[in-house]
Parts: sequence; C-alpha cells; structure tokens
Amino acid sequence: MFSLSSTVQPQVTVPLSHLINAFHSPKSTSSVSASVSQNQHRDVVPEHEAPSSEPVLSLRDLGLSELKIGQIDQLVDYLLPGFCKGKNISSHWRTSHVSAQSFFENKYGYIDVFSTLRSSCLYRRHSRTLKSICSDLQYWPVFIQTRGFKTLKSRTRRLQSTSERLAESQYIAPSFVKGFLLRDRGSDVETLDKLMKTKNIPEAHQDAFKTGFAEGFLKAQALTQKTNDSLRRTRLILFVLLLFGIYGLLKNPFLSVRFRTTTGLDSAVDPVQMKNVTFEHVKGVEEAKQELQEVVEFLKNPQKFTVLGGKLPKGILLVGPPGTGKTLLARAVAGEADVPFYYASGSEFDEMFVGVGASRIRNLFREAKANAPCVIFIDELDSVGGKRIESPMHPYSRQTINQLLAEMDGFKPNEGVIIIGATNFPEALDNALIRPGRFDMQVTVPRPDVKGRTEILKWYLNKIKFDQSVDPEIIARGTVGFSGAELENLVNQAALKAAVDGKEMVTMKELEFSKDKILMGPERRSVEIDNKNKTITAYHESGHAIIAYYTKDAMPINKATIMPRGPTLGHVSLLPENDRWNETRAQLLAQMDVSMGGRVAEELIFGTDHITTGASSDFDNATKIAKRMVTKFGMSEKLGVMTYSDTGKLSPETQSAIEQEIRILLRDSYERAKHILKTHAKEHKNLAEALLIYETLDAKEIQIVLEGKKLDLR
Ligand SMILES: Nc1ncnc2c1ncn2[C@@H]1O[C@H](COP(=O)(O)OP(=O)(O)OP(=O)(O)O)[C@@H](O)[C@H]1O
Ligand SMILES: [Zn+2]
Repeated sequence: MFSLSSTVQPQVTVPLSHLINAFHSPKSTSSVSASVSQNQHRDVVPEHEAPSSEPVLSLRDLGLSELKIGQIDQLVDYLLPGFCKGKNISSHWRTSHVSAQSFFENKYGYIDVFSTLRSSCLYRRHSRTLKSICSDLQYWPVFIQTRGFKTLKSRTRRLQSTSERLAESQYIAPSFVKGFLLRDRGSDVETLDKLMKTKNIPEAHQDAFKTGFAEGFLKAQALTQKTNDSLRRTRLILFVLLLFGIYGLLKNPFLSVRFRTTTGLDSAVDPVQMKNVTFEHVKGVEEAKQELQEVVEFLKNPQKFTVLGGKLPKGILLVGPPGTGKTLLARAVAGEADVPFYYASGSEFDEMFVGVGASRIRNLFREAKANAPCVIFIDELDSVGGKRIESPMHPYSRQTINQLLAEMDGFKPNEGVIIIGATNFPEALDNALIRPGRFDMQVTVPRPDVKGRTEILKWYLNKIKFDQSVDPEIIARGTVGFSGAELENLVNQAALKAAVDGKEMVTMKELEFSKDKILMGPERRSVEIDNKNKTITAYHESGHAIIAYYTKDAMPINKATIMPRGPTLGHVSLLPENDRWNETRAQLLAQMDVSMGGRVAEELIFGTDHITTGASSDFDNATKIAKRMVTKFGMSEKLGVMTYSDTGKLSPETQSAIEQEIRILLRDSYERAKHILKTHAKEHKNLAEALLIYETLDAKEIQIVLEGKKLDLR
C-alpha cells in the first residue's frame, strides 16, 4: 500500500467523491500530472513511463488535491476492494521481515502498488486514468521503507542524489565542497544510476536514494578521514617512541651492550678506542707492565718481528684477583700501541639462544682481523672458556669455546691481532685454551704490595684535594691486601666523607674513616645498645687486643672499636707491618689464639654461664686455620705432610684422625689465650674501660692504655 509520509502534505487536495467519479469516467488526465508535476521542482520523467502524447487528468480537476494521507488508502480500498486486505498490508508500512511475493517488495519492503494496479482489472478499464494518476502519484516524495537493513546499492543511490542536491543546493557551498561533492565519483555514480535503472526505482524515489547515498558517502568519508587521521597520529607517536627507545638503549651504559646487534643473532662489535689509557695509568704492577711492553712494541711495528721470523704469542692471559687492574692493563696495551681495542665479556657471549655465543665470537674475530693490528680483550675468560662439561644436559655448552679455539687457530701469530684474556680463576680454564699456540703467555697481576699501594694511593690522591699532612705510606701500611680498585674506592669514600663534613680537603681522619669502613663495615650509630651488652662487647674486643698485643707472632693491632659496624657489635683490626708472602706455623697459631681471646675474656670476666654467641665467627676463623694446617700445610705431626683436598672421600679413620688433630690445635690455642688473659687481667680491665669511654682506639692509644698511661680527652 502506498501512503505519503506523515510529514509531507500533498500539493493538491480533492474530495474523495471526485476521485471516485474520475475513476468511473474516462476523462483526459492531462492537467493532473501537469499540476502535480509543477510542484515537484524537477522535470524528471519517470523512466518507465515514456512521455505520453495523450491528455492527462489533473488531480486538481479531479478535485483530488485535498486528499489527506489516510484518504489515499481508503480510495484504493474503495477502488480496489480486497486488494489490500488479501495482502494483509496495513495502512502504514511495516518493515517486512518475511519474504514477500515479489523481489521488489522483498527488497524495498512494500509492494509495487503501481505494477499491481497496472495488473488489476480496473487498470484495463481505466488504464489511461490510473496510469496517469499512478505516474503523478509517483512524484510525491515517498520515503522508501526498507526491511531494517540497507543494501549497499540503495545507500549508494541515496548518497549520489544527496551529493548532487547538496552541490546544487540553495546555500552557497564553498567551491571546494562543490567540487568535492560533484567530483567524478566514477563507478559509484554509474553504479548508482545503473542500479536505479535496473531496479526500476521510480523517479521520485531516486532523490531519496541519492540523498541517502551522498549522506552515507560523506559520513563514511568523514569517518574514514577521522579514522585515518587518528591512525596516522598513532603511528607517528609510536614511531617517535620507538626512536626514543632505540636512542635510550644505545646511550644507556647498562643496556647498551658491547655487541651492537644487527640482524637476527648476528651482532657486530664496536671497537672501543682507548687512546687515553696508557701504562702511566696503571700503578703498582711494574712486573706485569714490563712483560706487556714487548706486546706493545709488536702492535706498534709488527714488521720488526716478522722480519726476524720471531713469533709473538697469539693469546696473553692476565691472571689475578678481582680489581687488580687486568682490564686496565689490556686497555693500556691498546692505548700505548694506539690500535683499536675490542672489549668483550665472556659472560655476554652466551645467551639463551643456542649458537649466539659462537656467532658473536665469529663476528668479533672477523671485525678484528679486518682492523688489524688491534687488541681483542675477553674479560672473565673462565665464563666462556671454562672446562668443557660433557653432559647430555648441556650438549651445546662447548659450542662457544670450540668456536673460540677454532678462531684462535684460524689466524697466523703475526697477523697483528693480539687476544688478551683476563681471569680470576686460571684453574677453571679448559686446558685446550692455555696450550701453546693459544693463550700461551700468562701474566700475573697480583695485589699490590705496600710500595704499589703507596703509588696507587698517590695516583688517586692527586685527583682530589688533600691535606699535606696526609701520608699515603701510612695508609698503605694499613691497607694490606687491598687491590687497586679498593684503594681507589678508599680515596673516593674519604673525599665523600670530607664533602659531607663540609671540609675543604681530605685529611688523614677521612682516609682512616673510610679505611675502617672498608675493613670493618659502615658504622651503625643508630643502633641503641644497652650498657650490659656494651660492657660484654668491650671486654670481648679487649680480649682479642690483649692476646694480639702480648703474642709475639701475632699481627700488630691497627684499631679496636665497640662501635657496631656491619654485622658486628665490635671489631679489632690487625694489619701486618708489611706484606706477608708466607705465614709461619707460629703466625698461624698466633692468629688462632687472637681469635680465642674474645670467648676466653667472657668466660674469665662473666663466668661460664654468661658466655655469649658473639664468638661464633671467631671460632669459624680459628677452625679454618687449624684445618688448613692439618690438611694443606702438613703441620700435623700425627698426619704428616699428606694433603687431604676432599675430606668427604676419605676413609672414616682418616677423617676422624684429621678431626682429632684439628681439635687438639684448637684446644691448645684456647689454653694459651686463657693463660695470657689471666696474666694481664689488669691491662685487660683498663683497655675495656677505655673502650667504654672512647668507643674506638687506634694502635697508639691502645699502647698508651696498656702501658698504664692516661689518654688525652678527645
Ligand atoms: N694497578 C692499578 N692502578 C691504577 N688503578 C687501578 C689498578 N688496579 C685497579 N685499578 C682501578 O680499579 C678499577 C678496576 O680495575 P680493573 O677492572 O682493571 O680490574 P680487573 O682486574 O679487571 O677486575 P676484574 O677481574 O673484576 O675484572 C680500574 O678502573 C682502576 O680505576
Ligand atoms: Zn670476637
């Protein structure tokens, strides 16, 4: 059933009776369409109606111009009784959700009244009149109701007409908008027109289609535009963030690895130019510097060696405790020879992916050979060249070291590439690595002696402001066993302490403070200790000091304190007057006695029921010394000089014999300590009381107290 949309009033109205008469009297219908068409603002002739030459009936003549919305339905009901009923089509359209009789009805949601009318018997009798009315009626703007979904084509049609209308609209659209709207939409419009033709859409509906198409198209365009803009913005932001991320990774010392990863697992190695490091920067290891001097000569002038036919070692192994300057020495070799320095840490080679280590070694050697003469430095060599473990659990663990061995064999000795490896554990290295032709030159880099320490301290003191009263020698004597890195740290800590105290320069006080901090741990001033515990600690630490003071072969006392530092409540630090390369039996026994001093003091002063747990670390220390004397140093009469490396695999008899010997050594030590403290009970008491007053006493002050003199008030 067709009806006008409630928002649209027909242009002409006519009483119903006129219309009925008109249907029953075959008069000309020319003026009907003419008047109706005048009101349509468009001269479109319905495609399916060829312009007829016959006169047409005007609705006005028929007096139908007053027709209201509902009246048309009644009219059709009247004229075509049963037409609508059988179709159970209500006076208003419903969105049909069931498939209709015809494709047209299925697609547009309403029956094609005009074709129905045309097929009705009435049409045959009044075909001309009805034809013109139908075609006139078609001019009325009728909204096409759809089935709740829009077919793309219908949307396209609507859009097309809207865009034209917008373009031709009364309001002054900017030319670019017009141009945009009228731009050649190519197939869109063609499709749209073709669709309307094929679908036989009435002329009057074409506007609606085109309007809808244009609206939808513009909306879709606007939406697409918006989406594209936001997509573009998102991509730009992500790209900028990625750039920042990459820049940060390359710049961040912790994240920027020595290996610049190029593609996949392959990675290139950047040479680290070390022009500013020379042997001048390495102090206290003269022997090592001497041995490496010839390597520098070779790198400076390889020909000199090849002419003579001499062969330089391919690999040099620097062996020494941590922080003694191995890396610094390798850098100094490259700096002295002014050649590229390739740094790689053994632990960086292997990662979770199998084969990365081997490929990195290949890259490293490839780059180095291309830039010969140069130095390749592999730090922590033991972590890549450790003993190869044959285990089904780690079938690939040997890939990296095998690659390293292959690369080292892969170039001639005088090719100008020197590989320097550094390790703290030479015994952990695979033997294949240290055989001749590989790392066959070994340079020991020991902890500096008192002279080396003095040099290192002077080197780092010159980098800060220090008081002339500072004597590096004294500090050096008080820092036996310190490595270069620890000495550097000591000077640095002293400078920080002076800065915190607002001083202009570093004095001996700050240097001593930072030495104690390194030796005994940081002071824990915040710890509140009650007097009873303080007294116990004072007598315990004095016990150690008295034994050290009155035992001939014991190390000299450096300092005694009852200030909690690190994990301990008190501490007595001893330092040899110079470096001990070897220790005698008497010295080892003296160390054990000093360790017993704390517990013995508690037992003598407070009684056996009041001894404390504070002596546990002392006993650990004493037991370790006794065990090494029995199992390593052959210092037991009963067991002789045999060494016992793995006591767990020994026979029970041997094990118990070892334990017996250790027990005897400890017992004798305890008795010796008890004897000394009983003998010097007075000095013991004086020293304990002085510690309760001054908290910390250095060697000089301890001596004054034990000699019975009064200490100056601080
Ligand atoms: N003999 C020395 N002379 C001057 N400075 C030293 C010396 N030894 C160590 N240092 C200082 O300590 C820092 C660390 O030293 P380096 O890294 O060379 O020690 P290392 O033996 O390689 O340690 P590790 O075995 O832990 O790698 C150096 O940068 C340097 O400042
Ligand atoms: Zn103790």
